[in-house]
Formats: sequence, structure tokens, C-alpha cells
Amino acid sequence: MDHHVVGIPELTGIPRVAVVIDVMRAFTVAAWAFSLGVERIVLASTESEALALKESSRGWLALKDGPPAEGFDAVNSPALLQGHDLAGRTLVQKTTAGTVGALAVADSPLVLCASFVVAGPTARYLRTRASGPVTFVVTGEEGRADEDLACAEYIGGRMSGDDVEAAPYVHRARSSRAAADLAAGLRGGYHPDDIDLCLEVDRFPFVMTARREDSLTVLRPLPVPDTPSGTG
Ligand SMILES: O=C(O)[C@H](CS(=O)(=O)O)OP(=O)(O)O
Ligand SMILES: [Mg+2]
Repeated sequence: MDHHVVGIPELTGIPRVAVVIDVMRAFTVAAWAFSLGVERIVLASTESEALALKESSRGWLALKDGPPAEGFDAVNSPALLQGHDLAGRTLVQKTTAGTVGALAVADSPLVLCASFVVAGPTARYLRTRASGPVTFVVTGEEGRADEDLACAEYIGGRMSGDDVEAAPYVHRARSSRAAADLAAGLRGGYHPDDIDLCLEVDRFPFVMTARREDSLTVLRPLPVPDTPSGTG
């Protein structure tokens, strides 16, 4: 299937199929949130919008990247998320790169948000359900983040079949600037397990679709059945 890779600044028009990549850490965190029972994730464009959404709806939680902040319930860390009781909750998420990329293409007919933990289901879904060219939106570092590029190329390869070795792509992501910055403690709201959690391939059996729902942009999980290698 035809596909290409762009950074957020290069986006023009409305892609027919958009796959928004943020490995470290927004869409690894989102996948963990769903696995911990979150019902839906509302993507916010600013921190103040995230807090306003949380305040307007009883029971909603808010998450942002960076260090813990007043009014926010969680940080953008897959490891630190695991201490929270999230079953059945709506989570509002605002981050520097991932949520910005998803909001930039939210009018596309099909938007998937992805990272290594949902790479296989995302590739299978695109193989069977996507029509038209696929635009991978690499959210980090204005399209140059190597962890996101590696994940986009890995999913792109698996769109032709599951027989693609993950190790070289994971190695690139582990050697990326984002991973180095995280390990050095330069990014807030960090746990030492975050990098390993961001590099687990196919940890979860679902894709994450983003859609406009009234005035909100909402991310939801959609289970994707496994298929024998090379089929489906
Ligand atoms: O929390 C993250 O890892 C980053 C924040 S930054 O890169 O430190 O600015 O946000 P994300 O949108 O998940 O890339
Ligand atoms: Mg990132």
C-alpha cells in the first residue's frame, strides 16, 4: 500500500488515512491507559483546555507531559500511569508532540494513533481496512524524531506482511535523542521503566482511532484480531 512520512509542519490538506506516531511517549501512554481500563481519551490542544474539560465533566481525569502540575491527575509516563485507578474513566490528554499531531489531522476520514506497542494491530488494520494512500505523521522533532521515524517505517513494512524483523527498528528508537533525554532525566514526569515500556512491540491487541465527536477529538481502542503470519 502506498505510504509516505511527514512531520507536523509539512502537513497540507486532509490526509485520506493518517497514522500519527508518538513512541515517546504520548501514544504508548494512551495504549497503557486503555489497557488499564480508560474508556476514552479526549485530546486537548492546550493545558488550560485540558483543565477546563476536566472541570466541566464529573469524573474526568487530566494528564499532561512534563512534571506533575496542579489540577492534573497524571503525567505522560507509561510506568507512572500504572498506579492510577482508571477503570471506566475518561482521560483528557495534552502533550507537546503526540496530541498536537493527532489534532492536526483530526478531520481525516481515518486517523490511527500509534507507537510500537500497537504496531502489529495498526499494520493489520491498515492492510485490511484502509483505502487510499497512508500518511504517517511523525510527531517528534518536527518530523525528524528517530524513534517515531523507526516506528513509522516498521509499521509501513508490516503493511505488506508481518514478516519484518523488529529489532533494527527498536534499536534505532532506543538510540534516539528522545530516549537519551529521557534516560538523562531531561524530560519531566519520567520513570526509569518508561523507555523499555515504549519499546515493547505488539504489547496490545488493539488500534487507537481518533475521531471528532461533537466538539471533541476522541481516541478510542478498537480490538484487531490476530491473523496467521502473511495473511489478512
Ligand atoms: O512526554 C514526552 O515524552 C513528550 C514531552 S517532551 O518531548 O519532553 O517535550 O511529549 P510527547 O508528546 O509524548 O512526545
Ligand atoms: Mg514523542
